[in-house]
Amino acid sequence: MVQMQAALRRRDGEMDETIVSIAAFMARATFETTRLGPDDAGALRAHAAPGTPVYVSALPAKPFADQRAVVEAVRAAGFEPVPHLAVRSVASIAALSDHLGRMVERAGVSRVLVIGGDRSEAAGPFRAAVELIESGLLQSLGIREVGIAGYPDGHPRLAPIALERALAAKLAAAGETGLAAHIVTQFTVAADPVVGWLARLRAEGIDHPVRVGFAGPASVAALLRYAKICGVRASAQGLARNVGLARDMLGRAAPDRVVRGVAAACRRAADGDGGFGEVTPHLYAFGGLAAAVRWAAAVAAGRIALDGGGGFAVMPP
Ligand SMILES: NC(=O)C1=CN([C@@H]2O[C@H](COP(=O)(O)OP(=O)(O)OC[C@H]3O[C@@H](n4cnc5c(N)ncnc54)[C@H](O)[C@@H]3O)[C@@H](O)[C@H]2O)C=CC1
Ligand SMILES: Nc1nc(=O)c2c([nH]1)NC[C@@H]1CN(c3ccc(C(=O)N[C@@H](CCC(=O)O)C(=O)O)cc3)CN21
Repeated sequence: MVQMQAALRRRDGEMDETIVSIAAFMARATFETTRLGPDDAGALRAHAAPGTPVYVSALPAKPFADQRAVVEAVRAAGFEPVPHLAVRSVASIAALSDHLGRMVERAGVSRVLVIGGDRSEAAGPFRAAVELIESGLLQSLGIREVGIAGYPDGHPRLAPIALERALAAKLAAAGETGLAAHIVTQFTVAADPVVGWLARLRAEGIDHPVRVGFAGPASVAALLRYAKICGVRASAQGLARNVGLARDMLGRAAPDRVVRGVAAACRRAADGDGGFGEVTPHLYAFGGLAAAVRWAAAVAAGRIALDGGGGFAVMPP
């Protein structure tokens, strides 16, 4: 970090504080993917620090074994796999113990993201994430930390008060059963709601680390499709505005505006009263993990040009 700041200072004559703070923010990025192809593993090895957490999502239609294969590949590439456990998809305690036990044993998994998941009904014993956290099963299998979901933009089927209660209940259950906990947010396309949500969270005394979800570079069409799948409010127009589509003739959209907005707010908060504590970026790799990793690495190296629309463009190497 210090070295990078010095390099930026030399390059520009004077240090651009905004670029340095965006770069410092992105340097701590974590990632999420559904798969790990050779290009993805290569990009991670070339650009990400060894041990960087790579979350592996759990889609309702996919067998557990598919997720295990990706989890093992992430570990084999030298990174920390953090599997999603969608509790509504769990058919039985035995099935979950088998699945998770193998990931602990073969891939050294010690952290998981526990979520309800997208099934409208539970397939087995768990209806909500808190039920698995308080069951003690995770701890007995060797898990020491859980991630739980946060929703800065709200949720299509859950009222804000229900989300707030669920978050508090999960953090309390983790604390009471000896699990460390962090929050991973659903991806968003605008900074203001995230910043407001962070401020409220901290004001309530919730000081757990927060990984703020951003949709990694992808085509606008793909982003709209994923926003729909994930229940994220995003119109084509809103996306174009927020990701600066006007600048990108290839129709690719990067989360530069929302990243810049959140990084700036974290910095303002740190300069003011107390700050937001640990807040780091989490990139959902909808356009492929390799592209997300390369984009994050360029940003973390300060290889960006700020634009007048509140975002930035990554410069060619
Ligand atoms: N943020 C993320 O990264 C991911 C989010 N999801 C979303 O997670 C939602 C719920 O998961 P959590 O936030 O962990 O909630 P949770 O498991 O902590 O549950 C909170 C409350 O919502 C209810 N609930 C849980 N899943 C539901 C569903 N699919 N439909 C209707 N009610 C549900 C629970 O019964 C409980 O009352 C799912 O609806 C899905 O959209 C799924 C995968 C990843
Ligand atoms: N409601 C919700 N459900 C989720 O599963 C979810 C979120 N939100 N928010 C953040 C991430 C993003 N997630 C997703 C959702 C869908 C695909 C998906 O459908 N991907 C591929 C298929 C991948 C494969 O088969 O390997 C696709 O073709 O669309 C990926 C990640 C998982 N997470």
